Amino acid sequence: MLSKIKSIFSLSKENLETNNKNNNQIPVKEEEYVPSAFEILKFNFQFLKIDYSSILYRYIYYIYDSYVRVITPFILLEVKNAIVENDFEKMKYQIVKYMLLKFILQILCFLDTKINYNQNQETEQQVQKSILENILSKDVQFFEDNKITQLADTLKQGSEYIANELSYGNIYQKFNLAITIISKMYFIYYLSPYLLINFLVTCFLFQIVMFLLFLKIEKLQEKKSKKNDVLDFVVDDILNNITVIKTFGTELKESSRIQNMILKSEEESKQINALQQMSYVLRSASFEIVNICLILQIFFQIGLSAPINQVAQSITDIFQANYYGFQLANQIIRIILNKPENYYLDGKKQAGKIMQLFKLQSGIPQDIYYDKKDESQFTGDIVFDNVSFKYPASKDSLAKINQKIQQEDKSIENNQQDQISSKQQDELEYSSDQDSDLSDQNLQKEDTKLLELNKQNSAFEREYVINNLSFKIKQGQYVAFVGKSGCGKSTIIKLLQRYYDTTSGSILFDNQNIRDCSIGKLRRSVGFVSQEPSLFDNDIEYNITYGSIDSDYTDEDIQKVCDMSGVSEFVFDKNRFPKGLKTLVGSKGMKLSGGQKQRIAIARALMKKPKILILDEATSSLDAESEHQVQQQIDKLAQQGDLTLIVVAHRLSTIAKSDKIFVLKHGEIKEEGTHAELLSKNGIYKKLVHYQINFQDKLKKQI
Ligand SMILES: Nc1ncnc2c1ncn2[C@@H]1O[C@H](COP(=O)(O)OP(=O)(O)OP(=O)(O)O)[C@@H](O)[C@H]1O
Repeated sequence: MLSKIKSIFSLSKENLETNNKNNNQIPVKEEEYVPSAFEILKFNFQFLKIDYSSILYRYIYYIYDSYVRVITPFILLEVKNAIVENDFEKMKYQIVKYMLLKFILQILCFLDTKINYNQNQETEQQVQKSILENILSKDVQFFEDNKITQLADTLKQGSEYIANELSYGNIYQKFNLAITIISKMYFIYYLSPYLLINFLVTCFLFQIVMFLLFLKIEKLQEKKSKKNDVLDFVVDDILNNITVIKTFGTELKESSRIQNMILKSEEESKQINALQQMSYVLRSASFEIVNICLILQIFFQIGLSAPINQVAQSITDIFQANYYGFQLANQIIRIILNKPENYYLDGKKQAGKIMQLFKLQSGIPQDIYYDKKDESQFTGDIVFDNVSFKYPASKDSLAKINQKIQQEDKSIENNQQDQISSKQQDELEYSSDQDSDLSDQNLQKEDTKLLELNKQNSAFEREYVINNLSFKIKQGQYVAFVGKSGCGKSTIIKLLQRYYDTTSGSILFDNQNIRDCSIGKLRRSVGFVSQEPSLFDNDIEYNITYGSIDSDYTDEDIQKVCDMSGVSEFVFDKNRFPKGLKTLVGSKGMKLSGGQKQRIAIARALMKKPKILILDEATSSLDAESEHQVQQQIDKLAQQGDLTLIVVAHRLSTIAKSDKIFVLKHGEIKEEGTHAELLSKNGIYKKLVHYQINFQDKLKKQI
């Protein structure tokens, strides 16, 4: 347990490395993590930056403030006594003393606010950096399981939450609360021990009632937050598919879907609201309840049979004697009961999310702290040794969970309707107490069902996508993978870059198992262009030079890769791109055509000067002429001999010049050889080539 907690509290480079080394297994998303208050406290404190001079200042301020708080009621009592005794000098002395104490306190308080603000800012930045590094250190599987928008929320809200929790002001508020309560209780005791007992009993009873209410609210909040997560997911999905929605004219359908989901989560909101109202009423009634308790205490003291004028006199006496203490008691009750459930729930929810993020270890060690001095790369000798792979069991999508929640809701509604009609039949048999028991049981049943549902959905097994695959690629070779859609080509590329680990078998780079190598070296060695390249919302130059460490490039380097990738063709056209390389590409490169994006992505990969270049249908969005030009450049690169070129292509004309072609089917290599060798085999490859030739012939005839 201790080591578990320790691992949560550290994200230094060393810890990250050791954690990762010991933890090569696939990450499985855990159930919602509910940390204890102690864990939260310890977790938060790892971000606390210690600055001894400000701590010293603060302690002086806190001690002084506490002293003023303790002494104030006594000074005021002295003032009151001085007024009663008509001692003007004594009163003047006490008032001056009081004002002086308060004046010094105000100056200290001003300085304290300033220090607190600076410290808060610093902590927030540090926490943000830490959370971001933690998120970035996760592997690909993590990002498939988690929505980016939710991670962004955690980053923002989490850092604010921790910074706020750690602010000295906040720590002091709690410290201050304790001092205030203790000093006021002492003062009440000083006035009347009976009053203190009365106060403690009332407080205790209040706490029990509020705690029960609070537990109920917490349960409902959790349910509501699950539904809200699903809602976020669906809204996100809808916005990402806005063009599809416009095309199919399904705006109203989607809007009513969201409306229904909002209505569903409103049910919990209503119940929460009602309970919160109840706790609010109880809280405001606290004053009256203390009042009643006090009167009861008076009756106890003087006896119930006492004449009414004696009772009235006693009430007046006790009220007069206890008035100050009585007010203090009420103040304390208000402080203690000041919406603890809100503080507790929000805090716990936030802390749980962030701690879970830190707790979830990366399945594959992600070396985000590249050693900038080490620029070594693999040479490009690659071996797949009997590799089999299935995608890791992952959390089912929230959309699926949502569907099941809806089914569950329907069956619960039906159950409730059944119960209502059966209730109507024998109305008088149930008392109101039994009714609430019943609805409690329903809620519990519903929760258990939801839990079971989540467990069922927590993981589902997948099929093997790659089966006992073995092949060798030599340094400087130009190889291609072909095969029908879904046969596993892109999966091989993902395994090569170690986005996932093999389920069995091994992948060797320069005779070293990639599991034993630095992921930094591996990623440094590989340049990759995917089918749908994504660009940063910045200018073209930024995107092309993205992978170059520390701006270590010249204008000639950029010009060279632009020429090779075909970027020069459009980017230096002053009419269409007056700002040239400084043209902004827009979010996800939306201001560019698919072909332009692909060419920029090729330039970006080449700029990195990798030893291994992987093109996964990298020219698929280019027109025939541009594809031919880029292909010529790729062929030239391949001929240079020091670059290992791995290409996935559907258009077989693009790979005719490759040294070796692997033909895949259901994750297995069915044929391998050069274009000419494969054609002579009369197998799958020849069929594929024929399909494409026939298709092109037909096109030509139509023209
Ligand atoms: N992230 C993933 N999680 C689960 N299954 C996946 C994932 N990515 C791909 N698959 C599955 O793995 C199989 C192989 O997919 P892969 O993308 O490797 O095929 P491909 O040959 O590259 O297809 P295409 O030519 O259409 O790009 C498919 O059945 C696909 O559904």
